Amino acid sequence: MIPPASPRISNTRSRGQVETNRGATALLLDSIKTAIRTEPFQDVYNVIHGKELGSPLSVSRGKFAIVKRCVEKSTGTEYAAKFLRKRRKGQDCRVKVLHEIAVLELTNPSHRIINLHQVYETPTEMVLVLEYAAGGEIFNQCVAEGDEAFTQEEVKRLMGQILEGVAFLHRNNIVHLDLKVTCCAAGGEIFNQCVAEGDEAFTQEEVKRLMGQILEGVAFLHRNNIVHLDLKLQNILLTSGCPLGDIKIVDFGLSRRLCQNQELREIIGTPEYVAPEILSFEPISTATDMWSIGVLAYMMLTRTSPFLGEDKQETFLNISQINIDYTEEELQDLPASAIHFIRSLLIKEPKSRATAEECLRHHWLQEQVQEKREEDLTSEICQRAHTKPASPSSSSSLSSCCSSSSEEGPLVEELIVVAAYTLGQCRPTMPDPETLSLDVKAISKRFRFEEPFSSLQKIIF
Ligand SMILES: Nc1ncnc2c1ncn2[C@@H]1O[C@H](COP(=O)(O)OP(=O)(O)OP(=O)(O)O)[C@@H](O)[C@H]1O
Repeated sequence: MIPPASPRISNTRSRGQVETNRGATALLLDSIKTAIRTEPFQDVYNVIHGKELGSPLSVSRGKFAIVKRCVEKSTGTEYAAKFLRKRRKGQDCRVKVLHEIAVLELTNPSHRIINLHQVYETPTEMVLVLEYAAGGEIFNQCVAEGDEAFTQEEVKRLMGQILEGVAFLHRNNIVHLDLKVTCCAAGGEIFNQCVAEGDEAFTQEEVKRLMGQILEGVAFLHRNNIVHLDLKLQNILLTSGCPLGDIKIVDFGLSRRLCQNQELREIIGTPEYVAPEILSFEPISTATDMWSIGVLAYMMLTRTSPFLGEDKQETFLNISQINIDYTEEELQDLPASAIHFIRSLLIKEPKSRATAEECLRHHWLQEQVQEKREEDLTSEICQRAHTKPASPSSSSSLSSCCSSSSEEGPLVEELIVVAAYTLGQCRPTMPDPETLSLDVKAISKRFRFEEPFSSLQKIIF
């Protein structure tokens, strides 16, 4: 995946050092209607203390914003409070927060975009009180077990208990001979946590439904000349996790307004998702978001990151050279229409990329109804024959939120590999080391999501 260094990239570097940031003119500030309250936030809301909202796998949290769950005292309604620092790196950034508020006001009519409830201000912070998306980030479904994986302390405690049991067997001259995660925990505790990844992965039907909703939100933004510029798994939330809810797009901190007759060039985004024109400091357009939609679709379908390299430099090279291999193993099980959808977005030339509206009409998303009918028919036939439905998507759909530990087949392989990764103690029972290393690589690849970068200096190679 490492292409040779290209002159295009060195051009980017030299051009990038000349700070030509016209972003300020693209901020939306004119018409903030929301009252900015100054009474103490805690008088009106109970902040739920403990872990802040957001994926524990992301390293980017806690810099300028913290998001916490809170409850409005008068109504008992839950909200997400985003606490944003006004001063960042010695600069007054209040205006950036006002921009975020203005965008949220503008997007209020779209039910695919998170709703702004109230705004508070203290001498140091601004607090955006947002509709609470209880299902968390779709990131969690795509990279999975972060939250659910054991801490080292938990591994030690559980391993101690396992050893107590095994020692008891051995004292009684019994060898188990088939110790694996499914056998270790009473009540399936270990099993459930280790396979969380498998169970929580989206089915293709779910990806299609959620992608349709993401596109509705993005189309709304684009119709209003707003580009999000940080579309990523962590910024697509779900109203509920089980049953799988609807999507809400969040985080308009990097969003910009596109002005007619004025070019917007900036170096912003999150490395794995940025479009080639960002790296080459060429004009930003709605097509810049569409590139990120292509990356999102790839990730949601395969749970791997298409351009991720060993470091940022390699990631940027992969992007600028569109270094993507459509013969990759993880793409082989996808329908041709899904690949076509991704291909219509991961195109270097922004003008050639499909728009949000075109994507909404793409045959991959349209197929849904027909496929669903076929699935229903299959399961009806299976039911009539008193057998388990054979359709892979219908069975995985069932497993997506409520599966038990009784499943068999390919899941076991996944389980063993995940266990080997998580616990570092288990040994896989299947003999093929080549398959194993491939899978482990795929999993570790999924963990490496990087922080956003907001200034030019950070991408200088
Ligand atoms: N309305 C919400 N409901 C539930 N969780 C939320 C909500 N808003 C934000 N979060 C959680 O907090 C995280 C951080 O929020 P947001 O992206 O708006 O802040 P940020 O500081 O700009 O983050 P980043 O630096 O990752 O871009 C989100 O990825 C999400 O997990």
